[in-house]
Amino acid sequence: MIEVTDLEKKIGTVQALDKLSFRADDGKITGLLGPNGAGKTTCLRTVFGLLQADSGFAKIDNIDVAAEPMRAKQQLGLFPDPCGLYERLTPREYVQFFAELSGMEKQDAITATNDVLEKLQMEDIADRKCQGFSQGQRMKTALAQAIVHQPTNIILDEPTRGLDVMSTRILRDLLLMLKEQGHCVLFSSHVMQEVAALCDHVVVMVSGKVVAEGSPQALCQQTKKETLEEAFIALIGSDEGLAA
Ligand SMILES: Nc1ncnc2c1ncn2[C@@H]1O[C@H](COP(=O)(O)OP(=O)(O)OP(=O)(O)O)[C@@H](O)[C@H]1O
Repeated sequence: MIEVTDLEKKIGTVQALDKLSFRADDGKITGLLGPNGAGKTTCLRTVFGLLQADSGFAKIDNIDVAAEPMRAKQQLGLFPDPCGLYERLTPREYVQFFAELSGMEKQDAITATNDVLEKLQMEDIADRKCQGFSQGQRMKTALAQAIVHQPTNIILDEPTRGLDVMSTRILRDLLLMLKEQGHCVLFSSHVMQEVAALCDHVVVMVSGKVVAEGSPQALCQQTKKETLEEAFIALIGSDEGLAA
């Protein structure tokens, strides 16, 4: 479970997070929606401990990220940019390297790597070099890296940006699989269809604050709109930030 409470973060003169509070539960996919500059990336970076909040707190499975960063991070996987894989390594080598970096003993890292490659059905590409991988294969490798240390919680910042239809579908299926396995999945997106199709809970933020939250259906009901896109526009007062 990921919980942020009254998070405040000022960057330069911008109040990027302004008493931001919400919760993302286990076994659910939670979507962070908001126009450009709403504070989504700042929020996710703070949850991952890459940024320090001015006040308020972020908790991962009830562990305060600021007070116990190492312990909190063990419960958290961050989906990296799939373009940044080490081309000369195979997925098995790459994932095992990150497993050992996370503090696992070599034998445990080998076992965890085997498990995650099996879980993501990657046996066919596990021992090929990443160089030349398709976008979908890169994504699977990136996700394997993010979850090899078996975190309960996974965060992804606009994971489908720049992906083609097939890769988007692969990622969608992977996120649904993680949800079925009881993980807490929190991701930011501008793609309404994706959020409507995937998310159990949607947090709409503007100027660093939550303006509404609930299931896609509840947000449609609240705004008396047919689609999440229309509901989003009604909630933020413009169509800024929607993916074309
Ligand atoms: N390093 C920085 N320097 C200056 N301003 C920053 C920096 N990082 C974030 N900000 C500002 O903080 C606010 C929140 O930015 P953030 O990137 O979190 O928004 P976002 O919701 O992820 O936006 P987008 O959807 O455009 O990616 C914006 O006004 C942004 O300009």
